[in-house]
Amino acid sequence: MEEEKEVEPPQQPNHHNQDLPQVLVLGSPTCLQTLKQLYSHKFRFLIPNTSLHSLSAPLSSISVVICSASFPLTASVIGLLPSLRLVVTTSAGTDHIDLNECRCRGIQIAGAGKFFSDEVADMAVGLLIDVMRKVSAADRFVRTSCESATWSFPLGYKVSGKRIGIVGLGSIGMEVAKRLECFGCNILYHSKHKKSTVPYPFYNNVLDLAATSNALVLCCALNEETRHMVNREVMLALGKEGFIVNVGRGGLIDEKQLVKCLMDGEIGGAALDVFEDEPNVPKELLSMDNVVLTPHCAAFTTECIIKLCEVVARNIEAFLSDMPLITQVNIG
Ligand SMILES: O=CC(=O)O
Repeated sequence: MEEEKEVEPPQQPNHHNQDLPQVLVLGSPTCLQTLKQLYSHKFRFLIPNTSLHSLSAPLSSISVVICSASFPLTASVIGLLPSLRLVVTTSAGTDHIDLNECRCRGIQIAGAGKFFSDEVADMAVGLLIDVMRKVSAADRFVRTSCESATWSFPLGYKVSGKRIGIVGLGSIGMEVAKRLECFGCNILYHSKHKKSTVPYPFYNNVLDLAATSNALVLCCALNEETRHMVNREVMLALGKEGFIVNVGRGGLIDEKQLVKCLMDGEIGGAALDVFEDEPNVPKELLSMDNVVLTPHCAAFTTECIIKLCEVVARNIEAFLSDMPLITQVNIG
């Protein structure tokens, strides 16, 4: 993941850190360094070293938590925090949070909302081009064969004009569609509901979508309905010259079956930013040239980090002054 740039700290009033509202930080949000630089004059960030019990403040005093997508905010963690009232996740996805427990406890959740949609869509298109045109594989080839007498590199597949099945036509999926329309691609989609406002053909299941698409781009949230929605049958329907791009969550794909299909040449290739058991990646994938792997970094760019910190801080400030959150996640 990209190193964060040094940010000039703002002029800080001379607060006693102990007097500031406490904010517990769980996981290691990509924006943490910047958050501390920009907002340590407003909040007292509590960052556990190893266990939650290593904190300098009692757990019972904590009402606000910031967490990253990689931190499982389970019912048992939530149970350690009896005063918890607000969770701010630095991700758009909320599958790492026990939403039911939050609902029962009346804990509000704020997320990154649509904030990353451009970034993730850019990355999805980049990954699609990479896996179909073998960009990363070609890069590796040149680095190892630049002194060969001749170059002979296998052909990739054309992206322009292809039929692209988008799974999840929310704000990220729409941005992917917009970009790929400019490539002359035919956009098809599967979503929880058909959208009356879009011109693209709707498929009410992923299997039919896969059967008619050259590539699937997974942009949807992970939940009990979408877990393993891309199973072996879907991969076989996509076929030997079909590709999968996943910028959603690893659990959307049955990863074991994906490895098997790739090993048996049942699908053309896959470009994955997310995995079922991050940061573990099935080792079989590491040596495959028709697979592109990135470390769950699609959402983050140099440009978005400061803005993301602003969103986090504004949500906490809104909560502390009893105002509506600015990017509230509706959990019913
Ligand atoms: O994965 C990142 C996010 O959910 O924003």
